[in-house]
Amino acid sequence: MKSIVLKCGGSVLDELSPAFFEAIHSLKKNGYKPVIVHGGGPAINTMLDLYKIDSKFHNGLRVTCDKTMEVVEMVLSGKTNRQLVSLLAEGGLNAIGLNGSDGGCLVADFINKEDLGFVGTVTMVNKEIINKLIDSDLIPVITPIGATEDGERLNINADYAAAAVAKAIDAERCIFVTNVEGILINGELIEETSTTEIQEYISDGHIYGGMIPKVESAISALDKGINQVMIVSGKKAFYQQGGWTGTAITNKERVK
Ligand SMILES: Nc1ncnc2c1ncn2[C@@H]1O[C@H](COP(=O)(O)OP(=O)(O)O)[C@@H](O)[C@H]1O
Ligand SMILES: CC(=O)N[C@@H](CCC(=O)OP(=O)(O)O)C(=O)O
Repeated sequence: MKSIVLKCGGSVLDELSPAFFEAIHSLKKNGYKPVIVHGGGPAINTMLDLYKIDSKFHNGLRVTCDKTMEVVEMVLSGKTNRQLVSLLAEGGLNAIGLNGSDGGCLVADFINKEDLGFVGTVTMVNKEIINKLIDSDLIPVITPIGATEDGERLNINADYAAAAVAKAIDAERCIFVTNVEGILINGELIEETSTTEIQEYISDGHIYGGMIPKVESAISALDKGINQVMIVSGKKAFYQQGGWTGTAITNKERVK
């Protein structure tokens, strides 16, 4: 079975173009079974502002106290997941919301409780649930909240969650859909780059902020044998007539 994981970033949820939904239809026509993992960082920030709770980040991860966790769950499960499932339905795609903390979908463990609070890393994925849904021609839309073995719920960065899901279901591709066309260096789209080059771009500051968890997740997906990892825009036609637009990340050294 050819499965494909699409991580849909919070940065682009409000701006998804018709081409995004067309791309998913084309992927299905070409035999791919899509699985979506969504983010929602900007919507969480807005709600935290309303509740007058500070947004704090540490190495790109949200420092999550108990109050912040309540807001994270409310926004991710109650708003962004619902929004994306509805948009997919309007686009003629049969999607089903799946909370990562339900049914052992995303089993997680604390990364560093002292520094980050309720933030987790995925230790196990219930691939049976995901595979059953895609076998029934449904598109699972997974919220990046995990649960520990003791049932404590943890906030997971959506890029890392997507890479973990892709590895667990042995996806052929893992595509990070965001609000830029791909990796831009001095304003220009890089169509292909290698893991080594990416380390250089991070060191010299060309890749920063929210792009860092994305490229780190991309590298970890490649290391675990995912064939193709890309960063693409949800505002443009990233997949048309079998061709892709965006940045492909490979393990191969590029001949410059
Ligand atoms: N080299 C780069 N090329 C493109 N975008 C970059 C780069 N470095 C940092 N970014 C930033 O990363 C953002 C995407 O990450 P993020 O805002 O976390 O999106 P998402 O919510 O989709 O995960 C871009 O909008 C841009 O501001
Ligand atoms: C631990 C951590 O940082 N979790 C993220 C989860 C949402 C997310 O990753 O959303 P984007 O993909 O839109 O950035 C957060 O709280 O913002």
